[in-house]
Amino acid sequence: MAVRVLCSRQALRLCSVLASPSTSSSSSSSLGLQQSNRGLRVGFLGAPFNKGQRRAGVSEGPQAVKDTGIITTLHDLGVDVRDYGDVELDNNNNNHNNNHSKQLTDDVSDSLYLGPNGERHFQTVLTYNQRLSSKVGEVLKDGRLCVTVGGDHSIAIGTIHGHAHSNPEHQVVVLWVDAHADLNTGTSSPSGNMHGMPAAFHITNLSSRHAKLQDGFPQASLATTHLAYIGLRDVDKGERAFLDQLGIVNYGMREVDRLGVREVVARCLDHLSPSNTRPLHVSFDIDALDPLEAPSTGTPVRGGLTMREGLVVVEEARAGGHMGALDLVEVNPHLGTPTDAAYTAHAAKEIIMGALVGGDSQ
Ligand SMILES: NC(=[NH2+])NCCC[C@H](N)C(=O)O
Ligand SMILES: [Mn+2]
Ligand SMILES: [Mn+2]
Repeated sequence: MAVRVLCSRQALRLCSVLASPSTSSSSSSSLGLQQSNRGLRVGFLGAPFNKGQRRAGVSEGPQAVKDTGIITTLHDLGVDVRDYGDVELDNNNNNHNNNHSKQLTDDVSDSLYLGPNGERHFQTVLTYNQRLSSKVGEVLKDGRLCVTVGGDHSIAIGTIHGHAHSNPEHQVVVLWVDAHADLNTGTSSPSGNMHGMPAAFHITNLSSRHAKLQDGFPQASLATTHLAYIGLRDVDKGERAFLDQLGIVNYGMREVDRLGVREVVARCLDHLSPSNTRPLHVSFDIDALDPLEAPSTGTPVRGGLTMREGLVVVEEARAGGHMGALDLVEVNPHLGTPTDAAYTAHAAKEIIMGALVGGDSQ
């Protein structure tokens, strides 16, 4: 059984941030990698959105991750990568109201519209995600694997919707890597924060419990067998009831300890796509990693995945050969020290690199 080694990483962290170059240049040893990555086409999308939770700074996540030099690194490895820029918050959408909602003054001094079941920034979150969904569809239509960097996890309402609905002839399946299940409805949520709800919007059996936009967005696309979790360790009561009642496959940290992460991913992938033909969406919340690996995030929970375990998850998901989209969310560079922020952004870079080019990239 794997022994969890997470001690004295503080010192290592500083060294590794200082030592890692912000861009990598081609060297002769990378020529083989350039060959093997040729043909991989990637679209990079920023989703600087923070209305799914209450802590300022998570909208700086996409820039912090880009500042690691990830796009240059991918390019140098032979990946055909295109930067599609950010999907910005459209301020006009902030001022919409609906009949059910109650206007309050928000803690960040913009308007807060509660959804019918107390969902904070209900209208803003859903209208933003509707635009994000179309943008994800555009990237996929260009024949590129869509990498969306958040932003808070409510952006998975749009990314999964965009992926699922641009692939109507194939069933998209979702691997959710997170300390949290993000499976609340407005009614079950203890916080009203919509970053704790995105998965529930996509499950057909739960979607009737969710309020929608007037045009029906977001339309759910996943049966309960089309979603699986790795890394859970902070699950709300209502979420646990949904997981149990609906039989959604979920591997918490206890199972990772008991079975080993490799076995856990293999089981998830086999469950989601038994004949390995379905397009895979990986939604990776950086808080799946232990806070020692990724301290700058809004809802850290101790006892998480090591970097190596996180990499095994995405490397194995990549090895299946059908990953169509990846989300990397909840990097908040305003939290912790500047060193914490840089360390967390580099953790995000490594996870994205692992998902795109596997283990031989560094
Ligand atoms: N994407 C996240 N970090 N989600 C944290 C969710 C926390 C809690 N379960 C809630 O519903 O508020
Ligand atoms: Mn989380
Ligand atoms: Mn999450």
